[in-house]
Amino acid sequence: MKSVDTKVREIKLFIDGEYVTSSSHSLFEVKNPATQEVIAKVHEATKEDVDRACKAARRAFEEGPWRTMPVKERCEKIRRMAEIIMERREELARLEATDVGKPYSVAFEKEIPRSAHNLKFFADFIEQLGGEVYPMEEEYLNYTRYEPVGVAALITPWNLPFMLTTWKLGPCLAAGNTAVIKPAEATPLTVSLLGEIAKEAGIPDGVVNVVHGFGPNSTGEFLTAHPEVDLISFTGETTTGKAIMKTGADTLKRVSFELGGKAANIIFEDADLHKAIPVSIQAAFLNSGQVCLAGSRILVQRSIFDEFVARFKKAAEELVVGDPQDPRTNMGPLVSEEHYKKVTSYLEIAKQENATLITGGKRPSNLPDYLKNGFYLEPTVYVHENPEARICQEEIFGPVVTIIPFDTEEEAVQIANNTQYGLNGVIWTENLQRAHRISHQVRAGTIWVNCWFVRDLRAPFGGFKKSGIGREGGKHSLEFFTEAKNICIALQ
Ligand SMILES: NC(=O)c1ccc[n+]([C@@H]2O[C@H](COP(=O)([O-])OP(=O)(O)OC[C@H]3O[C@@H](n4cnc5c(N)ncnc54)[C@H](O)[C@@H]3O)[C@@H](O)[C@H]2O)c1
Ligand SMILES: O=C/C=C/C=C(\O)C(=O)O
Repeated sequence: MKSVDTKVREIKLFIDGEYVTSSSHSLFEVKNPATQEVIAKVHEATKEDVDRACKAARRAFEEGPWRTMPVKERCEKIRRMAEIIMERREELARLEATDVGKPYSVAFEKEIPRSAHNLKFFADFIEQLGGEVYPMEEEYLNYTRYEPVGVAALITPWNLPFMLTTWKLGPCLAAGNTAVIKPAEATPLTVSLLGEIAKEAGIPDGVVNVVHGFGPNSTGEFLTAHPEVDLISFTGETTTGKAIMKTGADTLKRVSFELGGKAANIIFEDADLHKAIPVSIQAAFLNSGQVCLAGSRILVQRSIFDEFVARFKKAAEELVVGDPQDPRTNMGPLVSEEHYKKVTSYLEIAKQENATLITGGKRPSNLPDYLKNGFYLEPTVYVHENPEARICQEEIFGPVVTIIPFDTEEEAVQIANNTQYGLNGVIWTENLQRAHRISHQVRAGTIWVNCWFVRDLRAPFGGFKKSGIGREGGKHSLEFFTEAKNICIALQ
């Protein structure tokens, strides 16, 4: 199936249970990154539209019945959303692949089922949660309730739009909050359907609202400044997190931030390269490297350096770069022209920094005619001795990785920690003690040993340093989305 999707969709805002047009009637275009064809015209939410959405969410929160409904009933509705997502799996996967440029197979096999699971997991989790009772003297009963906070702004990026939005929406709703969602302007297609999916699942009007638009001086900023918004869950760039924190400070909003990364993927000389190489290829090039958890700095012990580089190069060159809709495709284009320019600017920086290009660094030469305008870049691998180089420090967020040699464990840890980021790290070794030792020393929120991107939704997920504030996952998400209330009752 070719990426030629001639249908241009009109995407409206979803406010208080219905699709509405922008009050300014201003529409922006969304393109298929594989072809540059326009696939959608999207209503941009004005300040007035954002105000309507926030007030609808406030009404739905205060007046109920969402907040006060028995938890079982609320969770059944959220589970129904998950079922509808699975019923619409093919359509959602097709839209996500067309919008983001990711392989349809990845969207269909992984991201859409994970999105449904995000909702089901938090519904089940909250339903089974017990409370706390503090034994006091006999004449008192002291216990804790976890109550919803209010109206949440959920602001998400373009790399995994549906998966990351449902990852926030699940705990937000299960805890009894209401939401105003703002997906990334580059990829609003799948997330625009969440309001109607919620409605079909029986969730009351006003509980799930979706507004579209840009960040600064647009929908995103209006939302983060809005006095009715109590909490902001944001995933995106570190610099955007700073801007959101400033805007939200005036009204003292609670924030949870999942931000950028530049993970070290450390390959020790005793690593099993049969496993380490294919997984490191995934970690480098999944979703065209547009993954916050990407293993974009590969640290390799010098004794196996040449062998690793040769084998990694061969595996990178075997990846099929092509049409996202084609089942043989491993890697599609980058998401947009703007992002393509950012990523390819690093090819120039790499040249200036005297990095050694191992493979890639240009558009693939064998793309069919209908993809000639797509934002394609070959899987690109550099070697650099200097971990301070910009390509080793800055988040490129594309199919570009740098391999850096090291001699000792201490040096590996020092290079791994020499970054402003701390989202995750990856370690390859067959030595148990070393695996634990290095895991403890790398300053990052998640460490994967001899694997990558293996997720248990109960586990804390988030970043050290400039990679975030707070944690998502299981009870950690619920801590953010609830207010703990202590009740102390005199029994006589
Ligand atoms: N830590 C994680 O879990 C995680 C997951 C995925 C992506 N990311 C990060 O996201 C980035 C890529 O995504 P992106 O380019 O879409 O991020 P981005 O920060 O540019 O945009 C994310 C969202 O924020 C909105 N936004 C931008 N400026 C805003 C403002 N001033 N006020 C309010 N909203 C604003 C955007 O419109 C978009 O919806 C990378 O840095 C990546 O590492 C992190
Ligand atoms: O690009 C970033 C990927 C984030 C993944 C998650 O938030 C997750 O798996 O829960």
